[in-house]
Amino acid sequence: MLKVGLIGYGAIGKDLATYFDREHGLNAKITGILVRSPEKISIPPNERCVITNEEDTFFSLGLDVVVEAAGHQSVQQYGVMALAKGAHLVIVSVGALTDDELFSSLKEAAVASKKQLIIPSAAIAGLDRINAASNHTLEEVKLVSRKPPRAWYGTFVEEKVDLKTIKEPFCVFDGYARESAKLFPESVNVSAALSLAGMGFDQTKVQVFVDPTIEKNSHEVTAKGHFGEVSVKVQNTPLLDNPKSSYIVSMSIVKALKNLSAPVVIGV
Ligand SMILES: NC(=O)C1=CN([C@@H]2O[C@H](COP(=O)(O)OP(=O)(O)OC[C@H]3O[C@@H](n4cnc5c(N)ncnc54)[C@H](OP(=O)(O)O)[C@@H]3O)[C@@H](O)[C@H]2O)C=CC1
Ligand SMILES: O=C([O-])CC(=O)C(=O)O
Repeated sequence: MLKVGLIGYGAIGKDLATYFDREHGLNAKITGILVRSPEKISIPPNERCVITNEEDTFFSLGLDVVVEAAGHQSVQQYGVMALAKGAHLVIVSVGALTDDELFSSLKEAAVASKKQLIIPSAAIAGLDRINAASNHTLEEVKLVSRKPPRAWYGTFVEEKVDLKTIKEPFCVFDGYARESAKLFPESVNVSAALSLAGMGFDQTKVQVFVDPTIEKNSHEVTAKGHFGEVSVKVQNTPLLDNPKSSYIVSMSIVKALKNLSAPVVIGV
């Protein structure tokens, strides 16, 4: 059975924990959780789970896999350590990898420990195809992300538009992924994942909209190249606990965890 350590136990972490039962066929248990404020966790995922804010305690648990769902800073703080301690590292705060130095350190740590840095599709679709297509020439990869106004509270977008009265879709960003992933650390990690799959942070085009006409978080990917063309749009149901994030993220992490030990792996 895989010993899984979670960094972060917010909207995604708690949703992910609901998949660790027999019914979902995940041969794994949550052995430890690392957060800044353990006292905020009133209901642990299981009675033996260690909940701590001390990295030494967390990384002494003999973890097979560390799953990060805590934000860019936590990838900086703990990413290399997780790999160096001999665990696979699954991250969703992918925008942290726009820091080239950090990304290099993570790759070096993965090579040294013979473990993997795993980036699930999470809230986006089409990464399998675009990543396969990157084995030959890609001409263009583009993302258009849209979220309803309630997803933008607590971000710099509040200074750009009145989220209470907005009536029409409003473009808050038009540029390339390196900047979008940094500008929206909690909301547009998908642009970083798409970049890594395809043309990189500096050539992946991104537009971001506040859209009062939608209820779901939408991400539309288009790409063309030697392989042909692809166009895929997802409409993610937002998590009740955090409308910036979506239910599909934890389902995608579950898939990544199952792939680690599955005899058959589909759609990578
Ligand atoms: N790739 C993708 O498609 C997606 C990626 N994401 C990423 O996932 C992250 C988490 O999302 P979500 O669960 O909704 O966020 P929440 O804000 O609901 O939860 C964040 C959790 O992380 C903990 N945390 C924050 N900072 C640290 C830290 N430095 N060290 C340890 N724990 C920390 C918090 O607890 P405490 O305050 O006690 O530390 C909390 O438990 C987002 O910030 C975003 O980067 C989200 C959606 C999609
Ligand atoms: O959940 C989503 O729709 C996407 C998201 O927050 C992110 O990319 O960080």
